[in-house]
Amino acid sequence: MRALISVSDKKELEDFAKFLAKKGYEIVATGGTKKFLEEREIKAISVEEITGYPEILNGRVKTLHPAIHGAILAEKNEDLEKYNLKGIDVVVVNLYPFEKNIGNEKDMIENIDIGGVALLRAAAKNYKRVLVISSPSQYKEVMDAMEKGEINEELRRRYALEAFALTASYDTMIYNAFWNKFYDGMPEHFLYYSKKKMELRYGENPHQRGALYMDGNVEWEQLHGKKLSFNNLYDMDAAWNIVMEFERPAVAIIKHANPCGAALGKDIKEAYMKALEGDPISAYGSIVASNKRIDEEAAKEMKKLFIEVLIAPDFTQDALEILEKKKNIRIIKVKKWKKEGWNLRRIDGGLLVQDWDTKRLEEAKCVSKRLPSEEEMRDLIFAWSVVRYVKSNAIVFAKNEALVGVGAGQMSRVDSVKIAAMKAGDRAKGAVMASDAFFPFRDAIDEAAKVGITAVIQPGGSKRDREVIEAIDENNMAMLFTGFRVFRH
Ligand SMILES: NC(=O)c1ncn([C@@H]2O[C@H](COP(=O)(O)O)[C@@H](O)[C@H]2O)c1NC=O
Repeated sequence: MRALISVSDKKELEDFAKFLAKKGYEIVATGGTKKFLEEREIKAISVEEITGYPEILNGRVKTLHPAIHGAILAEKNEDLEKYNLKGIDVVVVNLYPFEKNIGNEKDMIENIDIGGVALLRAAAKNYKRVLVISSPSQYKEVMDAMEKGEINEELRRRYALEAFALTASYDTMIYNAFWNKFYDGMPEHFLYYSKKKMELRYGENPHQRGALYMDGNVEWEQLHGKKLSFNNLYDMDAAWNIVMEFERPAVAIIKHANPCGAALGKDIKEAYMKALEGDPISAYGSIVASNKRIDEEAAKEMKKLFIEVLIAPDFTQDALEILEKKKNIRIIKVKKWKKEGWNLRRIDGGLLVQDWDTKRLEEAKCVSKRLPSEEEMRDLIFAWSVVRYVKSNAIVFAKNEALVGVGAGQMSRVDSVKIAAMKAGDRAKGAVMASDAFFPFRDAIDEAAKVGITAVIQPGGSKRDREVIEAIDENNMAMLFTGFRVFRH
């Protein structure tokens, strides 16, 4: 029995190679791997001893030889005999660390693995006979299976698929790195790699299958509670994105991907109480996010509400003890959250690909006769930071850095204003209003004035801006134009 080992990442190799040797495998290794093994007193023969040809071009060609690939790809003993080859039964390969060398063109080129990819693909193709091991994380399972004599076709096939997934992700990384280095526009080919994090009980509805795939930019850990659902995960994303808008303690409460509450406070307890007041009825069964560690005081309040998911960067031990008494709450601790790559939306037959919307308000133009007061200004900025997370047509009313009314996902903007007004009730008096896009008519302003809104923030840019500004001035309101819209469909 022969095992070919050619690895860049030599993590955990010593024990594994010793195990293979003990099991009677004759080890064949490429230069660096052979040296590593011999330093640890593990016998290995060089590739050159089989091919009769040295490694050349600084390692660009090591294993690319018919005597190696024939020994992997031959299906039957007769074929091996015909070409006087000794079959290779196990192939252990991991690739040049391209990901650690992105930046300098020369390093990038040198770190494109050719021979390793060919070995992986050859061994994976011939999985009926050959076992391909493409990651140190597989060593343990293989050793256990070998001990039990269970290296069967199912395991070889599963490992072959892992090898194909690795080569596919490797080429995806290479393409994207070179594209980003040399070109500015949208990539000609859209290549994306992600790995299944978990199967979900079902998708958006119980008759749809579902799973979560992740690409490495975000990491979190579930500390408590039932399995997350498809809709939980979607809402969790919206909730976390809102609180990440703020430096100061912030809490967002989400239902069906829209905030029904969001607020800033001197601490998380205060932010939570203010957010909850936004729409206490809708908050039942919500997804709650906090941008700061959740402490005992906040946890005591949160415990009173039925929360589906609570997501935060951390929790004190006391807070966890309080919250974990509730069986149904899912508690998520965020470890890493990077917005990289592209924002994707699936449509039939393709993908809509766009930048993440990272544009933030740097300056706004006052277009009304009256300037906003200091409090109005503070609330306008708060409202603008939140309205981008409400489905279009989006209107939010805010007071004292808290949402008091939201109109989401309506086909007409004035209807969104009416819904926000209905939700806010008396609290609309003295509140401000944010709109995710311009007002096509003055009707929305007239509606807002009627319920006591005193200031407005919106992109501007409508053909009828003049009429809209007239409505503002007639009602002694203040209005800021941001100059850009923040649609969310
Ligand atoms: N060119 C080749 O024939 C070739 N064969 C195997 N490799 C790679 O060489 C690495 C191991 O090299 P070494 O044993 O010399 O440290 C592995 O990551 C393997 O994927 C090769 N190098 C890259 O293309």
